[in-house]
Amino acid sequence: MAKTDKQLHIAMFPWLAMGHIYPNFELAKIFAQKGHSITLISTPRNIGRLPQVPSHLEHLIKLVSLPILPKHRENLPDNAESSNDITPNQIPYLKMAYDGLQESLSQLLKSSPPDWILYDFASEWLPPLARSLQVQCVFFGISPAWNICFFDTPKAQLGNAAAFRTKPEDYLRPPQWVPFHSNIGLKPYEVKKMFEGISDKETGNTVSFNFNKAVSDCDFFSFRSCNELESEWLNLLAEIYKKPVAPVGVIPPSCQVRVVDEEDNNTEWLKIKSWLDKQQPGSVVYIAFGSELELGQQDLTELALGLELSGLPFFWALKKQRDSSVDLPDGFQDRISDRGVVCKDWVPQLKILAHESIGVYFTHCGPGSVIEGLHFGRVLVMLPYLLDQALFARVLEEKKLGIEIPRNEEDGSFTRNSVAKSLRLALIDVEGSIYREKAKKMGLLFSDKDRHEEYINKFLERLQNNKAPSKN
Ligand SMILES: C[C@@H]1O[C@H](OP(=O)(O)OP(=O)(O)OC[C@H]2O[C@@H](n3ccc(=O)[nH]c3=O)[C@H](O)[C@@H]2O)[C@H](O)[C@H](O)[C@H]1O
Repeated sequence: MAKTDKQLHIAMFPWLAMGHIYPNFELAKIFAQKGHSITLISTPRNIGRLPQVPSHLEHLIKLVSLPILPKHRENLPDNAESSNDITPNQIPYLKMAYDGLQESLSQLLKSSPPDWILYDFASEWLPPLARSLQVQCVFFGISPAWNICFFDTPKAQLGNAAAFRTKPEDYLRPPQWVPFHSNIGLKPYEVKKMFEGISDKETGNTVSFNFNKAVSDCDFFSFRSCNELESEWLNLLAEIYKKPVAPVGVIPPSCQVRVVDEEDNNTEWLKIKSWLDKQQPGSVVYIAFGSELELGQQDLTELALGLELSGLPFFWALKKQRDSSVDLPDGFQDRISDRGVVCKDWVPQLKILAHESIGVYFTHCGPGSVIEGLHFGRVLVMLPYLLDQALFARVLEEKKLGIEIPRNEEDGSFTRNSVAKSLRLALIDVEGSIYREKAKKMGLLFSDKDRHEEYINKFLERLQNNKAPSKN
C-alpha cells in the first residue's frame, strides 16, 4: 500500500459494540500501513477482544483502555462492556457508561493531542470537547449514510420541513426530505421495537442519544461505504447537513491487513473445506447471523425447517446459544446429514464465502457480513433483526441485490415455506436470475482493491489538507 504524504496522528473512539470496534480496528491497520499513527480507544475488555496488531505496525497503533467508572458498572452485568454483553433494555446503562468516559478521554487527548478524532453516533458530547482542545473530528459511520438520512430528524437543518415526523407511523416510509424514489422504511413490528428499545421497562430509564447533535457537529462525515452502493444517499447527506462527505470505501477483505494467515492449515477449516470441496460450484447456501444475534425458538425452528424444505445443500454457522433451552427441531440433524452441516462454533466466514461452492449467503444484514457477501458476488437472502440491518435489507432488496424473507407485518414472524421459497428463488429459480446477475456485478465493484484504496487515499488527503494550522 502506498504511503500518503504528511504523517497524521488519528484517534478513534467507537461506540461500545464489537460490531463498531472491529471496523475501526481494520481501518486503523490500513492507516498505519500508510505511515500514520493511530490511537484506538475503548474499554479494557473490548480492547482485549481485538486480534493482535501485526508486528510491523505495533509502533504505529496504540490501543488505549479507559475503564468504566465504578458507579456505572453497578447497573451493568458483571464485566459487561459491549452491546453483545447485555440485553437491549440495558442499553441506557451502556450509554451512561460510555458518557462516563468523557473525563478520561479528555485527559488522554490533552496529554497526546491527535490531529483528528473519528467518533461514533453515541458521543454527541465529543465534537465540542475535541474542538476545545483544537482537535478536529470526523463522524465515522460503520453503516451506510442512509441510516442517518432515515433515522435522524434534521429539524435544526430543515426546520418545518422536518417537523412533521412526530408519530411512530412516520417511520414506516421514507421521510419527506428524501427527494428521490426509495422503499426505505421500517415494518410495523420494527417501529414497535424501536420505541420499546429506548427505555428500560422496569426502571423507566431512557436512552439519551442525541443523534442530531452527534451527526451535525462534525467537521465532516465518513462512512464504511462507497458511491457505487449509495451515491444518492451520500449526496443527500451532504446537502442536508452542509458538510463534506468522504467515504472510506467498504474496507473489503482484499484491502484489510491480516496477520499471517494461520487459518489456512487449521484443522477446523480443513474439515469445512473438505465438505465444501465435495459440493457443486454455486450450489450451497451459507447461513450465519454475525457475532451477536441469537434466535428465539420459533424463528430457529422455522428457519431450520425452511432449510430442510428447500432441499438445498447448506452450511450453517450457528453460534452456541446463551439460552440453552433454544434448540434445533428434533431429528433435524439426522434428516439433513446427507446435504447440510450445522457448525456450532465460530467459523472462518471469509474463507467459506470465498469458496466456489457457495451460491447464496443467508444473512442478518450486519454491515460486515453484507460487505463480505457482496465482495464475493453472492446473492443475499436477508432476515434482519436490528434496525440498521432492516434498512440494509430494504435498500438491497430495492437494488435487487438480495431477497428479504417475507414476515408478518405485526409480529415479525415468518414461516418455513417463505424461507424455502426465498432460498430457491435466490439460488435456482429462473425468476431469480436478475438477483444473481446484479450480485455478481456488485461483487466486481466491491472487490476492486484499487477503487477502495483510492477512497482511503482521498479520505487521508482530506485529513492532511484540513490539518489544524496550529499543529503544522
Ligand atoms: C453493533 C451491531 O453490530 C452487529 O455486528 P454483527 O456481528 O452482528 O455483524 P457484522 O457487521 O456482519 O459482523 C460480523 C463479522 O463476524 C464475522 N464472523 C461471524 C460469524 C462467524 O462464525 N465467523 C465470523 O468470522 C463475519 O465475517 C463478520 O466480519 C451488526 O453490525 C449490527 O447491525 C450493529 O448494529
